[in-house]
This record gives sequence, C-alpha cells and structure tokens, in this order.
Amino acid sequence: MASGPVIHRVLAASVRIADKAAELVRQIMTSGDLGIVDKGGQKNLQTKADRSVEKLIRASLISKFPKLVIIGEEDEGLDPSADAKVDLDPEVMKMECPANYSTVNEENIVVWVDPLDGTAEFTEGLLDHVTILIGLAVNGKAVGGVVNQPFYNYQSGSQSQLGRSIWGLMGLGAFGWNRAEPPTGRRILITTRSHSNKLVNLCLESMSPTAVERQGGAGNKVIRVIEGEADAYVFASPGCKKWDTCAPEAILCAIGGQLTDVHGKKIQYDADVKWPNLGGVIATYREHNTIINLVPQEVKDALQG
Ligand SMILES: Nc1ncnc2c1ncn2[C@@H]1O[C@H](COP(=O)(O)O)[C@@H](O)[C@H]1OP(=O)(O)O
Ligand SMILES: [Mg+2]
Ligand SMILES: [Mg+2]
Ligand SMILES: [Mg+2]
Repeated sequence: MASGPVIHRVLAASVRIADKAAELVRQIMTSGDLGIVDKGGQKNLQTKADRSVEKLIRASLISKFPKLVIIGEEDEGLDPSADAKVDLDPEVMKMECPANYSTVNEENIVVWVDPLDGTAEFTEGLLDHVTILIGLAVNGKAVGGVVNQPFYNYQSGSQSQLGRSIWGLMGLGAFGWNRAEPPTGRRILITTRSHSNKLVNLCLESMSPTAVERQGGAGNKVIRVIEGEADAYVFASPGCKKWDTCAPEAILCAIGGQLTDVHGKKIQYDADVKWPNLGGVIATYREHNTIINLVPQEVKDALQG
C-alpha cells in the first residue's frame, strides 16, 4: 500500500467509492423501482438507493481500512455481498498531504456517511438536489470529505458528463468546484424546501434577504454557497444530522468558508456525539459573523445546541 498519512488514502478511496455509489444511484433511478419507505416524522424517507449505497460505502471502506469508525444515516450493517472493490483516486493521491496528518491513525478517523442526501427531492425527481456525502472527522473536527452530485448536468444534454465529485481536506484545499463571484450587496439565503417550520422562516425573515431559495439537501446547499449562487445556507432547525454536515463543512472550511450552528459554534463530530445538529446550521463562504449576528434571540433560545 502507498505510504504517507492514512487519511490521504482514506480520502482517495472515498472519492472513488462515491463515484461508484453515484453509478448505483443512477441505475436505481433508471430502474424506476425506488423502494420508498417512510421512516416517520416530517418528509423522512428512505429509498433502495439510500440502503444500497450505504452498504456499498461501508463494505468498500472496511475492506481497505478495517479499523475506521463508520457512522451512517441508514445504519445498514456490513453486507458481505456488497461490491467492496476500491481503488485510490489518482487525482487525490498526486497531491501533497499536509504533514500534520501523519500522526492520525486509521482508528482515529470517524467517517460520517450520508448515502443519499436530499432523499425527499430524489423521490420527487429534483435530481440536482441529491448528493452522496462521505465526511472524515479527526479529534471531533470535520477535516475532509467528498460531496458527489450523481445527477450534475442531467439537464444539459447527452454530450455533457453526468455527475461530479467535489472533495477537500483542511490544510490542502478543495477541488472540483467553480465559483462565480456574487455581486456586492446581494443576500441570497438558501434553505430547506421539505423541512420548513415557523422558526426556520422567522430566522430567514429577520435577515433581510434579497431572495430566499428553497432547495433540498445539505450537501447541495453548501455547494451552492461555495459556487456563489447563494450567500448563506440558513437552517434554524435541529433536523440536520452530523452526516449531513461533516463532508460539506470540511470542504467549505478547506477553502476559507465556515459552517456553524446558529450561535456561531463549531459542530463536533466525535464518534459518541448525539447525531442531530441541535443548534441548527449556518454556512457561508465569507462574512459569517454578519449572518450569525442577524439570528434573532427567539431562534437562539429555541435551538440550544
Ligand atoms: N426533519 C428532518 N427529518 C429528517 N431529515 C431531515 C430533516 N431535516 C433535515 N433533514 C436532513 O437534512 C437534509 C437537509 O435538509 P433539507 O433538505 O430539508 O434542507 C435533508 O435532505 C435530510 O437529509 P436526507 O435527505 O439525507 O435524509
Ligand atoms: Mg434521511
Ligand atoms: Mg442528509
Ligand atoms: Mg440521507
């Protein structure tokens, strides 16, 4: 096996695994048999894609890195029949991994897996809202990850390549994205379309937005912020879990952005944390404190992270 920090290889494998998972998601969509299960609560769905992808990611990671701690949304056990073949992505491997990761062992890495983020939108055919998220946390911090969009370009015609992966590592940067610098004075807020409530809307209204975009998926919304389509992702709700934010946060922070709760506090990703992000989620590419300072007291009181 290649030398260097193990997290470099875990990340390189995760990029390849996410590509493989994306292929599986597209196959399941094409088959037309989504196998939808209602897990209970507000638009809390699961499909065959969520289940199969989590099995694939788990089996693939464990086959190469048996000591990783893996926490996935669908809690699918290890399936011996799942496709576990995995290579290391050469684009990731050709980068120089920052030396500070050399003391991080396999068993120190917590992998937060959301096999399909934006499931509600997936079942409604809003395919560009869907992502596959593999986040790597060390010492409770989101440090690396992959956000794969299996249906990127799906409306751009058959000449365009379908799907893409964006990946990043703190101290190295993030790759696979393109930013269009937004005009000054604009404040487009992006938020949930399936999990709204009074508090979510109150928070948005208090921020004097120039527009509010409602789209599915945490991964999708963080990418929109990174690429400059929106100025802040604001979700004043405990509905997002650690697997929704770990990979997007690592990528955003690797390029100088921030993702915190509504109090401006960093989210913790140790293996034993509670899964819900009880303090809500706010993500920005810049001027994070400006947005945090606009969170009304009523929202802060309701979301005690
Ligand atoms: N109330 C909720 N119940 C279940 N999942 C939620 C809830 N709120 C948010 N999520 C998860 O966080 C993601 C981002 O929220 P939203 O799409 O509403 O902006 C959702 O796609 C969903 O992830 P998933 O689709 O992986 O279950
Ligand atoms: Mg879900
Ligand atoms: Mg999710
Ligand atoms: Mg999910």
